[in-house]
Amino acid sequence: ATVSVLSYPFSGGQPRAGVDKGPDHLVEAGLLKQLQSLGWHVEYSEGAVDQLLATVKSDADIGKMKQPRAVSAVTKQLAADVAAVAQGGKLPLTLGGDHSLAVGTVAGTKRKFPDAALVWVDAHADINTPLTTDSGNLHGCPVSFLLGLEGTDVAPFNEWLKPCLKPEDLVYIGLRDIDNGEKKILKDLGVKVFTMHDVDKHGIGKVMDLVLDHIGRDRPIHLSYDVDALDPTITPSTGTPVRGGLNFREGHYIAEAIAETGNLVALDVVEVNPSLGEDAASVAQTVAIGCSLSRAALGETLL
Ligand SMILES: N/C(=N\O)NCCC[NH3+]
Ligand SMILES: [Mn+2]
Ligand SMILES: [Mn+2]
Ligand SMILES: [Mn+2]
Repeated sequence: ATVSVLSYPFSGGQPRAGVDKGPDHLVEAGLLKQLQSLGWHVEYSEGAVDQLLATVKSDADIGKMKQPRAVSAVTKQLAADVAAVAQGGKLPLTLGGDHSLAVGTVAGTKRKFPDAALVWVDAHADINTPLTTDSGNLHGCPVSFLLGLEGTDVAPFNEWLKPCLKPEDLVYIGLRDIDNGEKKILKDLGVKVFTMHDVDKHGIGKVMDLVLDHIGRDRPIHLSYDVDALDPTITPSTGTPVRGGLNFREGHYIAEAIAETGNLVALDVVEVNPSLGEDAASVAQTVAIGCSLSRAALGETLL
């Protein structure tokens, strides 16, 4: 089986420099060889992010949205890349870069697997709309665009992006920093959410049983993994750290449980920012976990 690693060094969904360096650090840490050691045939490509950004002459805010044209251009291309990989019977592993990339990865997956479930592992819901966002940072909005919520039918996104996700397709794990507007959206849509409270209450084993009960055990799964889902003591080098996150094993158990289904069709590993973190050890630790989470999702087992 082939995994096609798509490096997307993109930071336009948020303001902190460095997250675009995430992919190179993951690759330099040996990710490709590690996946080969698991038995995967590994393809690697680099998204032409610089060239795509060069086509964006100016990028004034649209409403509150920041860098909308950059995010749209990059995610449009990423959607095509992911769809092409999936159509080829391969598994796309998209390395970020910030989480706005998921507009592209999930749209791409849905072109091949319209019934795919989306498992969103994150401290954040990333379901703000252009109307509810405070910051205008689009890495806080990808899920609303995929759902086609009010305010997301805007240029330039509406020139290429079609709503492709249904609320019942979506399940969250690890949430602990949800904006008020997002809480209302989640409630109104009845989205299935396992917050850190639920992880504490049930334990991660039971949570994953409940996740798979919800989405079903015989449908394609797109796993979108924001490394800030883990506690900042575990993955410090990330742009929006939030205390009280998943521990090392909980984070990996999620990936292992999804790998075990045999239904994984796409994986995103995002928000590794090597420019953040108090020292080199913090960066190396965060990058190493980006690699180990990838391996776990792609079938690495402890025994
Ligand atoms: N890491 C982030 N999303 O996953 N930051 C943006 C969301 C803040 N409400
Ligand atoms: Mn995120
Ligand atoms: Mn996050
Ligand atoms: Mn917040």
